[in-house]
Amino acid sequence: MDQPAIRIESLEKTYAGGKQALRDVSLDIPRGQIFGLLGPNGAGKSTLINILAGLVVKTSGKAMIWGFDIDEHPRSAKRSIGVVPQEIIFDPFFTPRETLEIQAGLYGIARAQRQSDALLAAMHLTDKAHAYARTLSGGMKRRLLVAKAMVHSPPILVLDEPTAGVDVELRRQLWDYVRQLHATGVTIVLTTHYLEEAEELCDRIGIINHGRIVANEPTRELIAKTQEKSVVVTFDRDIGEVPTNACFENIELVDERTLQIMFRKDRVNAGEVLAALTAAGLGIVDVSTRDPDLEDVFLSLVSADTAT
Ligand SMILES: Nc1ncnc2c1ncn2[C@@H]1O[C@H](COP(=O)(O)OP(=O)(O)OP(=O)(O)O)[C@@H](O)[C@H]1O
Repeated sequence: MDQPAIRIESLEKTYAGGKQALRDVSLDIPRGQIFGLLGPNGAGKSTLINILAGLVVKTSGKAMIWGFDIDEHPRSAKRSIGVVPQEIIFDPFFTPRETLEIQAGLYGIARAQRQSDALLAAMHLTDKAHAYARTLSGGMKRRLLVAKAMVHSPPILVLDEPTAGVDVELRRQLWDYVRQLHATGVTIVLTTHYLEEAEELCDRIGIINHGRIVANEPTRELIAKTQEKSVVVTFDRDIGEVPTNACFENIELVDERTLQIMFRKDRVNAGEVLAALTAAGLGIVDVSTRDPDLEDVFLSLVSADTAT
């Protein structure tokens, strides 16, 4: 079987001040996927990514990038990954084209093989090719960072919170580009706070909390794991007393004629919930159900982990 794009084994990181940012993290990211790494603020996402990028030194454990151990083959590991950092950093006195040429030079890419113009075009920056980087808008700077991460055509592109604070239009453009890259076979790893984005974009999701991996599964399976489902029911008359039943996990009045009932789909089905309402003497006129989404899964995993 193919090696995973990234393999992490028992990775630990304790910062100089004593903060333990990663605890026994083991994780495989399969090739050819869009993998989302989610977690609350301070969970350890950037630490993990910065170790892979060679920017933070791990305390112990192993990491392999495209089959190359970051300790034994650091250069090959580094060549296999492009990282778009969270912070926008580059020399404001270079133009976007110069920035890409310099980066390509650092990777020892011969002039004839450089693809600065194609990358600028892909990121819609052609007309800014010769402008000073300091004159670019925030969104353009971010696109330039993506282009910079791709100069050496790595098989893996890692984006750390690329759409934080970015407007909707630019976010859409960035994801279009990420999808295009993915379609050409590039493995994508991204961290995001936007659960909807992860749900829409990622094949697989890892959740990290307090430096520990608490989930790592295909997105659909992860979402299917949440057992709580809700049904909103409208009745033909005002509800006097809110009914009770053992199969309701929770019941709330939405308005005088509408109730929202939470139930566990591993214990009962919506039909049984409705039957319990009818038995309470209420006439049903409308019903809608809502399936759990990633936010529900995320909150339940993170709060369960915090409780232990
Ligand atoms: N250089 C550092 N020195 C000491 N502690 C650090 C350092 N960098 C990060 N930390 C701490 O390590 C923990 C993990 O931080 P990290 O930045 O990896 O989290 P994160 O999940 O990326 O959070 P965010 O989403 O807010 O960026 C935090 O408690 C943070 O304060």
